[in-house]
Order: sequence, then C-alpha cells, then structure tokens
Amino acid sequence: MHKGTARAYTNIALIKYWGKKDDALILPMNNSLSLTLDAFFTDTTVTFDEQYTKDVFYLDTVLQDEKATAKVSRFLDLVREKMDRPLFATVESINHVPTAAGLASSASGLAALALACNEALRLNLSKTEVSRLARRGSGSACRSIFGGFVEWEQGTDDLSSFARPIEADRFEDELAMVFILLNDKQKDVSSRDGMKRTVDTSAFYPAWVNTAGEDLTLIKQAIAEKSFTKLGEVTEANALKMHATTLAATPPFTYWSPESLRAMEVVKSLRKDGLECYFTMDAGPNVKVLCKKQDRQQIIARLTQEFSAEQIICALTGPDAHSIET
Ligand SMILES: O=C(O)C[C@@](O)(CF)CCOP(=O)(O)OP(=O)(O)O
Repeated sequence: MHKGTARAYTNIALIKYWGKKDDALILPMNNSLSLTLDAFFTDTTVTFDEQYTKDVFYLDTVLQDEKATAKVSRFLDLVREKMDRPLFATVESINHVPTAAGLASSASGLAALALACNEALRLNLSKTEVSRLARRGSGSACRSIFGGFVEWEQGTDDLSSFARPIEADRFEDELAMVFILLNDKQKDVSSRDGMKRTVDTSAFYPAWVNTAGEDLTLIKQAIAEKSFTKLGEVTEANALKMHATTLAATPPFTYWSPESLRAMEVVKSLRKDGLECYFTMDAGPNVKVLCKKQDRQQIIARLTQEFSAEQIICALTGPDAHSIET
C-alpha cells in the first residue's frame, strides 16, 4: 500500500487562461498569471494498493459517480505510466471551500492530487514536474502548486508548459481578494466547454489572445513597481475582455448574472468613493474583488450593505501546495 496526503490552495487568475492550443495535453494559447489564496484549499489523500480492482473517488466523503471518477482515473493513468507495477487507487478529497459557494475547486483539487501521488509513490518529482503533472488534470491546477503570484508559461509541448512563482518582494502580502458569492440557479457552461466553444467559434477570440500577451507584460510591470492601481486596472480589463469573447461565440453565452452586473457596479462605485478596488470573474457568476489588505475591512463593510454577510468571504495570499500528515 502506498499512501500520500497533500494540501493545495485555490488560485484566481489576474491574466486569464482562456483557450487551449492542444486539448489533449492542455497547452494554453497564452501565458496566464494568478494569485494563490489562503481561504480555499483542498486536502487530498491517495492510496494505491495491490488489493484494489478499480479506482474509487470520494469528494467531501461522498462516493462519486462514474463520470467524476473517470476524470480522476484519466489523471491517475498518467501517474500509473510512471509505475513499474500499475496499481488502482482510492482518492479522498476534502474541499475546504464553502459548499454553497459553487467555487471551482478543481484547481486546488487536481493540484493536491498530483502532489499526493508524488508523496504516495515517492516519485521525487520537483515542483515544476508536479506542476506539469497537475496541468494534465486541469490547466489552472498547475498554478496552485505555488503560492503568491504565479505565472503559467504556456510552453510549446508537455515538457515546456508549467507554472513558476513570480518574485514580487512580498507585494502579494499587501493584497486581499474579497469574494462575492452569487449562487445562481442557471447551469453554467463548464470552463472546459466554455473555452472550447469560444476558441472554435468566437470572432472576438483572436483579439483576446493578442491583448492577453500585452496585459501580461503590463501586470508584471505593475508587480515589479508594486503599483496596485496598475495591477487592478489590468486585472479588471483582462477579465472583461475574456468574458466579451463568450458573447461572440456560437451559440453565445455569458457567465454573468444580473447579480454579477450589480456587484461589478458596486465595485465601481466603491472606487468612485475613494475605496480603490477592482473586480475579476471566472467561469461562473461570482465576483472577486481585488483590494489592498489594509482596506479589506472597509470594503467588506460596504459590500455587506449590498449583499448578505455569508456571501462575502475575504482571502489573503496563500502558500505553496504541501504534503500533510494525516
Ligand atoms: O483560471 C483561469 O485562468 C481562468 C478560468 O478559471 C476561467 F475563467 C479558466 C479555468 O480553466 P480550467 O478549469 O483550468 O480548464 P481546464 O484546463 O479545461 O480544466
């Protein structure tokens, strides 16, 4: 029996990954850059055992169905390629994410699974190699191997596509991200399906790829200069451009709900009142507010006038993924 447990944290992209150059290897069209956060993380235990006759997957102690287990098995097959004697495994993931949140925890989940496999099988993979492995599970997961600011180098093949931490002289410690959780009934298009439809059909998509490269340069300058204004402006603009591509897809779609739009307007009015903050959004209706750590209490106070307290969750920057003793 080979057992390992690891913890990995959620990351939110400031420069988005939105579109694959290679679906099978999960190679992106552009580099992305994210901030790893401390408030949401996944603990994953993987146990490989000669006795097991199939892969089994528990998420938050609930036995998962065929489809969810198949996704984990596809990932485990990558690990089994590295084993002299391939074994089946039991995977147990606990998401420390508010369940009502509907927050995508696939990034922290797959990152934790990759690191847990490295521990269980004593593969002695470097963090870069674990990031590369996690990428094969879910693109954004490769960024959750590292804490703070992280850049995913798009690369040109499996070997050259992985994430690396960005040295920022602890600028990340001056920041906070306040989540506005807007649970909408509508079934969102998954990020995987959404980006595929966009790449395949959206007239706006080529412009997105071009400007994403420029935005990355600008945001790295902002980090180097510790300019929060520049960081926020580029982050907000990049998210708006990414979401604009979905409107020109066939069939068109958007992740924005009426409440998302209201939340974005609230962020703009906070800025007008001198409380500097910027929003970003991913493949769902939730709105994430990037602000200075020192302003977070004032911003939370204003947001709880507009939304209920349980909809507001504050995160600070988070650490590298790491193994944990169970
Ligand atoms: O995180 C970002 O850069 C932006 C997004 O969150 C969406 F806004 C994309 C996440 O995509 P992911 O779930 O990693 O897709 P996969 O590779 O098909 O599994």
